[in-house]
Parts: sequence; C-alpha cells; structure tokens
Amino acid sequence: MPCMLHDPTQKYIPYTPLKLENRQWPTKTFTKAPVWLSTDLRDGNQALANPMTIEQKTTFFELLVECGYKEIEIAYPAASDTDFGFVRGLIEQKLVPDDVWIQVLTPAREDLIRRTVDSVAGCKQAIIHMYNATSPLFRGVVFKNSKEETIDLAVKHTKIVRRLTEECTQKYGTQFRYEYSPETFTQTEPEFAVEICDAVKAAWGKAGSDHLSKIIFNLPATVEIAPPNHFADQVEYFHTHISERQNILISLHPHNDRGSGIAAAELGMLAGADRVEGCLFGNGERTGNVDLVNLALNLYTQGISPNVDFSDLQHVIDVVTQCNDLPVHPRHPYAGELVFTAFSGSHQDAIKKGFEEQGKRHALAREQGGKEIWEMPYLPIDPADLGQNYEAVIRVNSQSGKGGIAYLVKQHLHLDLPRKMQIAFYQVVQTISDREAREMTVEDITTAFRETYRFGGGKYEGRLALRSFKISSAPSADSSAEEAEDIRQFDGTISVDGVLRVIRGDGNGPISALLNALRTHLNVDLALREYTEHSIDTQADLQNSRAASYIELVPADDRKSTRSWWGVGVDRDIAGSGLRAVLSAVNTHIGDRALPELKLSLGFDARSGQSDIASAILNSLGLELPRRLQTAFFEVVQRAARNYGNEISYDALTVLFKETYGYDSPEGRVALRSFELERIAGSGIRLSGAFVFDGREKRAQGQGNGPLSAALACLHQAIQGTLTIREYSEHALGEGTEVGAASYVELVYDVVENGKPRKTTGWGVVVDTDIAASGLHAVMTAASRVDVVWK
Ligand SMILES: CC(=O)SCCNC(=O)CCNC(=O)[C@H](O)C(C)(C)COP(=O)(O)OP(=O)(O)OC[C@H]1O[C@@H](n2cnc3c(N)ncnc32)[C@H](O)[C@@H]1OP(=O)(O)O
Ligand SMILES: CC(C)C(=O)C(=O)O
Repeated sequence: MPCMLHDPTQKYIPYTPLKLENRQWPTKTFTKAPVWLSTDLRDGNQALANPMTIEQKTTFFELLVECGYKEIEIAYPAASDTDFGFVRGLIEQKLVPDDVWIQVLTPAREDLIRRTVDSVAGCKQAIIHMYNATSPLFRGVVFKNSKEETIDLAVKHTKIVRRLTEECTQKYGTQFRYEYSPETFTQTEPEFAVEICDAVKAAWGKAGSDHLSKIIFNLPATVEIAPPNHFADQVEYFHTHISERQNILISLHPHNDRGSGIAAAELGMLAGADRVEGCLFGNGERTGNVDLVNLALNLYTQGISPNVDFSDLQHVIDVVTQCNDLPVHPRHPYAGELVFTAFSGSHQDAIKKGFEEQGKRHALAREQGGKEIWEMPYLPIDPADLGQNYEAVIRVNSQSGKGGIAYLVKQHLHLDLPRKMQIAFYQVVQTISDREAREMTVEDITTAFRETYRFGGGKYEGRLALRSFKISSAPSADSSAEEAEDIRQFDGTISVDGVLRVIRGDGNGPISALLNALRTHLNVDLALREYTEHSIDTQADLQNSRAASYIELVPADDRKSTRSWWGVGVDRDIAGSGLRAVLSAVNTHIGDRALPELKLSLGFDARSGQSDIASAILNSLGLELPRRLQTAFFEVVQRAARNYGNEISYDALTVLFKETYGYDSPEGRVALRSFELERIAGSGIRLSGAFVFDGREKRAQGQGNGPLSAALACLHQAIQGTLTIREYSEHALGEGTEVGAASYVELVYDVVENGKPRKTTGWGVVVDTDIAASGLHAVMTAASRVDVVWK
C-alpha cells in the first residue's frame, strides 16, 4: 500500500533557487497598495465543482464593484457559452461602471482569441489577458515545444491580439490593454521568462509609460513550489532585467499550494510588483489563489489604505459564500467567525485591559485633537472597522478567566465590577461552565449574574427588595462630643418575601443605617468591607445618569472572614444604588434561610416610632401610608395606647386604623353611589353622580381640573364653607389581574359656624379596583370625617 516514504529524496527533488546577488526587497517596506485584479469570476470560478450561474456571477461582479475593485477578470469567454454570455450580458445591460476595466482570459489560439475579443466588443474598456505555459515541464510535456517555439507561440498570438483588438476599437470604440502571462513562471528559467516577455512586448509594439498604455506582465506562481523569499527573488530578477521597465506593470498571480500565497504576494510586492491578482477569501485552483481580502487588510493594519472597502465584511462573506458555495473557515484571517474571539483567560484579561486603556487614550486624543490609534492586545484590527461588533470578541468557556467575564458584564450590563467581585463572579461562572461542559453565551453569563446578585428586578428580584426609602440626619446621641457628627437615619419600605415592611435604622451613613435596620428587624448581622461606585455611561444622555454601587459584606463579628457576599445596585440616586447593593449582597447571604416574622404586638416605649406603626399597617392591610398620614396615625395610636395600658396589639392597631379613617367601613355622611366623568374640551373634567348627603340621595354635577376638584365642586353645592385637598397620593395594591389602587386624601374644611371660624382636617383612605373611583371615594370618606355643615 502506498504511504509516505522514509526517504523522500527517492521521489521528490528540491527546487533550484535563483542565486540573486544584492537583493533589495528584504529591506523594503510597504508604502502604498498595489493595483488589484479580482479573478474570482475566472480563476475562482473555473475551480468550482459547480461553476457559478450567470445570476451568481452578476451578483459577485456587483459585489466586487461595491468593494472598489477597478480591474476584474470576469471570464474565460472562449470556454463556454455561459462565460461568453455572461460577458455580453454585463456589457449589454451596462453593468460595468465607467471606471472599471473588465479582463478576459484567452489561450494563445487564434480561434479562441477571436471569440474572446468578440465577447468584449462594444464595452468601454477591456484587458485581454493571454497566457501560455513557459516552464521546461510544460514545454516538454504539454506543448512539446522548444524555447524558440514557445516564444513564437506567444509572439504570434500577441500580434493576433493586437490586430483583433485594433479592429474592434475601430468598429466599436472599445479601448484595450494587454496582459501576458508566462504561465508556470515560478518553474520557468528566470532569464527565459524575461526573454519571452521582452519578445511579447516587442510584438505588442505599443507599450508606453503612461499607466493605461503599459503592458501588464503577470508572473503566476501557477503552482507554488518554493518559499516566498525565493519567489521574491524571482520577481526582483524579472523587475531588474526586463527591458523598458517603465512601460511595464508587473503583476503577481500567487497560488497557495505551500500555504504561503499571502507571504509570496507581499514579498513579491516588495520585490517590485505593481499589481496583484487573486480572489476574495482565497478561492481558486487547488489550495486557492491568493486571498485579496487578507492582503488588503494586512496593508490597512499598517495604516496604508488598500483602496478597497470591507466595512461590511459579513455582507461580503455572505455574497461570496452564496455565489461559490464554499464556506469561509472560522479561523480565516479577518473573516472567520472566530478570529476576533478570545476564549482563553489571559487573552480576555489583556483585551479587557486594552479596551479600558484605549478608551482613556482615545478620550485624551480627542481632547488634544490627536490620532485615536488602535493598539490592542491580541486584536491586530478594530473589528468595528469591518462592521463587526465587539460582541464576539470575548467568549467564555472553561478556559476563560475573570477578565473576559467581567468584560462581558461591562459590555452588556454596563457594570464595571471591582476586581474582587470579578473573582467572586468568575467562580460562579466557572462552576456552571464546568458543570455543563459547554461555552457560556452572553445570555448565560448575564442571567447567571442577575440570578446570583438578584440584579435587574422582575423575576430576578431577591427575597429582599427596596421599595422606597428616606435618609435623614439627626444629631448623634453623643452630642456632647466636641466634633459630634449627625447620624443618618434610614427609614424605608422593603419587600421581604413579597410582604412589604417598613424598617428603620441608624448609622454613620445610609449603608450602615440600612445594615442597622436589617439587624434590628431581620436579625441579619453584616458589616461593610468594600464599597465602590461609578456612574453608568451617560455621555449620550446626562438626564438619565445612573449610579452603580458594589458592596462586599462580611459577618459583623468577623470582619476578616474569608466568607463574604457581594452585591450590586443601580439607581438614579447614589444612595439608592448603595442601598440596593446592600440588599443584593444580603439576598446572597440569606439564601433561603427563614427570616423572623414581624412582631405582632407593639409595645410602646421610647424606641417605638412611626415606622413601626406604618410597618404594621403595611403588613396587615398592604397600605403604604404617606408620611403625613403616618404622623397623624402615630398620634392617634399614642393616644389610644394610653387607654390600652401602653401596649397595643397588632389586631387592635388595625381596627384602630380602620375606625379612624373609615377604611372598609359602611358609607359615611358623605358618599358617592355612582358617577360618570366627562372630559370637557378646555375646561377640565365634569363629574355627574348620585351622592348621599347626610343619608339623603341627591344627584349633583360639578366641574374641576380633575376628578377630585370636580367632586369638591359637587360637595360645595350641599355644604357650607370650603373643602380643600391638602394631600393626595395613591399607589397600586396587589399584583397582576388583582391589582387595585389605594388612595389617600387629606381634606381641610373651613367653615364659619355660629359666627366662629372652624378649621377641621380629615383623612380618607380607600381601595378600589378603579383608580378614579378610589380617589373619589377617599374624598367622600375624608369629607365624612370633617363634620360638614349642610346648607
Ligand atoms: C493556469 C490556468 O488557470 S490557465 C486557465 C485554465 N482554464 C481553463 O482551462 C478553463 C477554460 N478552458 C476550456 O474550456 C478549454 O480548455 C478550452 C475551450 C480553452 C480549450 O478546449 P480544447 O480545445 O478542448 O482543449 P483542452 O481543453 O484539451 O486544452 C488542451 C489543449 O490546449 C493547449 N493549450 C493549453 N494551454 C494553452 C495555451 N495557453 N495556449 C495555447 N494552447 C494551449 C494544449 O497544449 C492542448 O493542445 P492539444 O490539444 O493540441 O494537445
Ligand atoms: C492564466 C494564469 C495566469 C493562471 O491562472 C495561473 O497561472 O494560475
């Protein structure tokens, strides 16, 4: 069975390198892009198992034009009616822009040259490209020609090209240029390649030094047989030995048999070439033609404009792969779907740091009017320049580190995690990634983050969640101390396992005050170890600036503990973000441990306060009393407590509330049985209703700016004096389809009674499924409690 030989010299002979003295190309550098020729529609197409249809070739041609190619080899027209028809189609449908040269390939055979020239007749400008192989192998095996006969073949047919193109110009006005390829150039003796090209130039007889009259000598590495430095030597030899160099464009046509097509093209350019022929993404015979996208973008990353545009590289990939039905390898330079992706931890870490540093450098450069230079670890080009976003840059699997994960959190949640929190979250992701043995998508990571830190509300909300809060300052208990500072009081409503509770605590700042409140009310005894914050990028919208806070909590009795809990909070308000971060960390800390119930009896002593009362009402009735009502009811409770021997039970407190504010009670002296609201253009709202005034039903109608003032207008028809609304607030109650509205109204009643002015205030608290109804009924309840004087 055939296999690899132990001694390959028995089968293969090494190429013979050219001994070029004093070569110049190794010290040259790139200064400009070469002239490009895309041969996708010829060399690329001829290499496909299923050559492109006319529609596919047309689409591909339009793409090449869109990318900016000005010279496009569109066919081997003599090969088939399809290729011929394609060329005619482009010309007749006027699809060739004026600044684009179409090129067509022909062998050195008169009948085929004739057909080739016929194919382009009538187009504005065309390059006729003729070839014949010149190497000893081809001379001996394929053509069975001597060197002289090989030159004769090229010369004779060059003259035919000249004659036929001149006739065509005369007849149709088509402008022609001529390209000749000594096919198999790299296997041809260098001096013979020069000799045959000199002879072809003489036969063409009209090569001039201006760009359009130059003759193009295309030097194909038909089969790549040597390392690129030796190819460069061959090109430099040709460049320095061909006569009338100024009248010649040296073109390269590298294939990629040894995998060094790009290097060969680049070194060949340094060695004197002016032009490069290739295909997008390297399609072409065998291992392909040189990849024009790769070459162009290599120049671009050196700050040299390639004169072609790949700003939407994915579009280019899509069109090319649809047309030639060949995939682009995921690791293909610049274009592969993985080439801007880092899975490994150290790469991710470097890229993350690179983006951060570059952000600062660019900001400074913008300020100083300098250049925003791209210098990024592991990323030779800015993916954004190719229409790629940074999404794919960092992807996470078990090889990834904290840096990459933190990068994704920053990109997608705008959270710049402190280093220690990065480490903490990295462990969470690692555990999941190891367990599931798969790549973690961005969504997996952001979801893990939200679930771990109970971040983002909705279904991610933790057992503890902040609803509202007030931070106030009060003199320190140690007010005698010379430098005594005020303490901060946290007074807020939090949801605890879905039940709202009012909690209160004191501390040096909002965070320690909340920690104190959590200790007092929920037996959660934690202390702060680390706190950082940043604003969330607000350049676009200063109005919507938000703050993000990160907090590390440790057991209060072991501040050096190795166990700690991280939390994150975002809020418009910096204090709010810190408080949310505390609850986020506490949620992680408590897990599903049971929390103490709210005390069901309240003992009044010096420490009892409004918030305890408010908390009890919140728990029993779900009502979030407005601040003034809390104060008012607190006074009521204090008075009542005296009657209860300074101790009032939870149930008694609820009953007291209901009685005081007529909550849930039968209708009072003023009631509204039914109503209609009507919006009146320009003059507010009209309320028409069936009222009960002191036990008698009466219809009334009134107008106001809103439903409540319209209701007062109705009441004023029945009472003496004036009712005004001092406070109104409302909140939603319940969830989902059960949601209702709770309204709180405080009325002030001014009346002159028996010649004396009287001012009375009263609250109404009503819950209804309809928000307008809850407000109106709250007005009626409050009016029932201010002892109105009827007219
Ligand atoms: C390196 C490259 O990519 S070169 C371009 C290659 N592309 C193609 O070949 C695709 C299009 N080609 C074709 O459709 C056909 O080959 C045609 C129509 C051009 C010619 O078809 P045929 O006449 O049937 O010839 P065939 O395909 O067998 O080609 C071989 C013949 O052409 C000759 N030949 C090969 N190259 C050339 C050339 N550049 N100039 C002149 N004759 C040539 C061979 O010596 C051989 O001649 P022979 O029949 O006298 O021995
Ligand atoms: C016709 C020539 C230029 C060719 O395609 C090659 O040598 O690969």
